[in-house]
Parts: sequence; C-alpha cells; structure tokens
Amino acid sequence: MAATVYHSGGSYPVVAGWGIIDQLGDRLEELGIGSPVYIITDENLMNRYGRRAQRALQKRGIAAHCFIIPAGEPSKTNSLAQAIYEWLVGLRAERGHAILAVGGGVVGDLAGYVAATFLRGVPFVQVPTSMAAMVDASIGGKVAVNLPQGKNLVGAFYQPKAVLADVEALSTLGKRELSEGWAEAIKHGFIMDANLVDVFEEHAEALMNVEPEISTEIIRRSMAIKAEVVSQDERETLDIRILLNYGHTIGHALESSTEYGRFMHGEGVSIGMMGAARMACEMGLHGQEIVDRQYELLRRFNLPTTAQGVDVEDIRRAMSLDKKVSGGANRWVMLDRVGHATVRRDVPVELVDRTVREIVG
Ligand SMILES: NC(=O)c1ccc[n+]([C@@H]2O[C@H](COP(=O)([O-])OP(=O)(O)OC[C@H]3O[C@@H](n4cnc5c(N)ncnc54)[C@H](O)[C@@H]3O)[C@@H](O)[C@H]2O)c1
Ligand SMILES: O=C(O)C(=O)C[C@@H](O)[C@H](O)[C@H](O)COP(=O)(O)O
Ligand SMILES: [Zn+2]
Repeated sequence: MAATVYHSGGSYPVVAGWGIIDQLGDRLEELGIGSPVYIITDENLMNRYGRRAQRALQKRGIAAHCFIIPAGEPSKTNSLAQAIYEWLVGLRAERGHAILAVGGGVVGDLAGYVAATFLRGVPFVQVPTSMAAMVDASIGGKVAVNLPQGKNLVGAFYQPKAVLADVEALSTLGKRELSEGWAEAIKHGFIMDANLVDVFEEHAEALMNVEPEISTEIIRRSMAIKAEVVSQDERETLDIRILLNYGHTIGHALESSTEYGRFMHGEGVSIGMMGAARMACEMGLHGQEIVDRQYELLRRFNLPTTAQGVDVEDIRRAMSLDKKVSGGANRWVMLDRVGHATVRRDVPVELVDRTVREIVG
C-alpha cells in the first residue's frame, strides 16, 4: 500500500502495484463491494482496461456494466454526467451499488462527480490508468465538471472507497500524457519535498521511460504526499491543501480560455508554475536560481513553459473566476524555497498582468 487517506467519513487505501486490474475482483471483495458495479471508462481504454476489469470482476461473480465516454477534457461536462445518470436509472442502479472509474483524471473527476450526486451519493472506487490520475487526480475526492467559463467550477468533495492503481497500465500511455502527468508529481516536489526534486533531476530519463522500479517508487511517494495533505485539510480550509494548486491559477485559465482543446491539464500547470515562480522571484520570495531550476526540470520532461498567442483578456477573465478568489482578490501559491510553498494575497495586479503578457509572448 502506498498510503492511507484519512477524512471526515473514515479512511481509504491508496495502492500502486503491477497487475492490479486483473485482481479487481479480489480487491472489491475485500472492500465489501458486491454485484453489480458500473464501470465508467473512455473510448481509448475500454478495450484495453475496461474489459479486463470487467473480466476480473466477473471471475468473482460481480457483474459489471460499462459506460464509455469520449476521451479528453471536453468530456468533463454536466451534459455527459446527465447521460450517465440516465444510463444508471435505466439499469435500476441502487444506493449500494458502486461506480468504478477506470481511466485518467477526466474519467475519475466525472465518474466521481456522478457518484457524489446520483441518489445523493453511491460508493465509488478509483482505478487510475494515467500518470496524472495515479499521482494526483484519483486521490483526495475533488470531483468536478467544467463550465465554459472555468475549470472544475461545479463539483464536490467526495472521497472514493479506495484508489487502486495498476502501474503496468502506464506502458500504453502516450509520451505527451506521461509528461503532463509527471508535471503534477514535479509540482509535489517543488511545494513539499526538495529531495523529490533531486530525484526527478537525477532520474529524469528513467522516469520518462517509465522504468518500473524507480517509476513505481516515485508514484508511491507522490501518492503519499497527496494523501498526507488531503488527510490534514480535506476541504481546503486550512491553507494546506491549497498548496496543491501551485501553478493552477494560470494553468486552469489557459485550459478554459482555449476551450479545453490546446493544453493538457499538466501542461497548463507547468506554464502556471513558471508564471508563479517568476512572480515570486520578483516579489523577493526566492531567487532566480529557483526559477531556472524549475524551468530546466520541466523542459527535461518536455513540458511547455509559455503559451504563445492566447488572449490576455480571456486569461484575466478566467483567473477572476478561480475558486481561490476571496473578497475579489486571488490567492496565489508561491514557493519560498524548493520543497516549501506559501499562500500570498498581496500579489500586485500589474505584476500578474505583466507576467501573463510575457507568457503569451
Ligand atoms: N481531482 C483532482 O484532484 C485532480 C488532480 C489532477 C488532475 N485532475 C484532472 O484530471 C484531468 C487530467 O487527467 P489526465 O491527464 O489523466 O487526462 P485524461 O483522463 O484525459 O487522460 C489523458 C489521455 O490519456 C489516455 N489514457 C489514460 N490512461 C491511459 C493508458 N493507460 N494507456 C493509454 N492511454 C491512456 C486517455 O484516454 C486520454 O486520451 C483534468 O481534468 C484535471 O483537471 C484532477
Ligand atoms: O487536490 C487538490 O486539492 C489539487 O489542487 C490538485 C490539483 O492538481 C487538481 O488539478 C485539482 O483538481 C485542482 O482543484 P481545483 O480546486 O483548483 O479545481
Ligand atoms: Zn492539477
């Protein structure tokens, strides 16, 4: 087991290992989850992992129905949630039946949102298949859909019964998807664990090739960081969980201002981390060497650090709708050293404007 999340309603295991999808029948039995279950997956993953999950469950007498969504961020909508509700009603789904999210963060956020709201809440289990979902999205119970105006603007805190990550699934993940997933784990290093940044620098190539031993170790470390933060501040009320939003103010704004079609989530976060680091440096929170170090590492993982051509007004508008806005002002997560972050409410608007202009070229 990589970690345990403790929350207001209990606790759950976060597991990362090889071949877990084929063991799902046993794992659900251990969790006391019976037949039937409802698998939500996407079109890229149904044949690879959805069916394997279904077979593993059937071996233990658990019937599994599957709903397949189109792959990608544009699927995180209320209208797709509605389609899933109607499918569940058609199957006479009950409060005791579980939903299984088999996929990346999009599947996890959407399926979790449906689980949180259908019949006012049914059990759900996260079976993350992408790097972003394993190291971050599947853990912590932030479930949501997007609005055209902004990312994750409608959602809930709703914890899964377990996170069961099959690291073997990463062997089929594309290079771009891998990089943007590692961006979230690199973020965990910069905000909370300086040694993790060292490890990323030392083993960048091995991690980009998903070499099993080192990758599994880093995934588990990243999972443990996320689980610890969520356990301390489940609902982001204590200035602790908010630190996980490093890079997300600009990142989310870039995603929504480009209709969720140009940047993958981790790419937006990468650009946003660079924006936040440059502003922190100008404000004297840290030196230029941290900006440069973060830049070098993100580039080694083929991550973008600028967003040429995006409309500044669109970004500004999207940032004004960020969930961290309080009393009309944004709260920014910034580093004060490698491995440590802080929340700032005093970032000058002119500095934000100038930085955004530099980012879009
Ligand atoms: N709830 C949270 O705490 C949290 C944290 C981080 C990210 N997120 C959300 O997660 C989403 C990003 O997640 P993502 O990057 O996984 O996106 P995604 O779910 O769109 O997956 C990216 C692509 O990879 C494919 N894929 C996934 N696993 C695969 C595999 N094993 N083999 C081959 N292809 C595979 C998917 O089909 C998709 O095309 C965003 O919506 C983001 O906001 C949420
Ligand atoms: O779990 C969290 O808390 C995070 O902020 C993790 C982020 O990586 C993730 O993208 C999350 O979905 C963003 O949350 P939001 O509250 O900004 O929508
Ligand atoms: Zn994120």
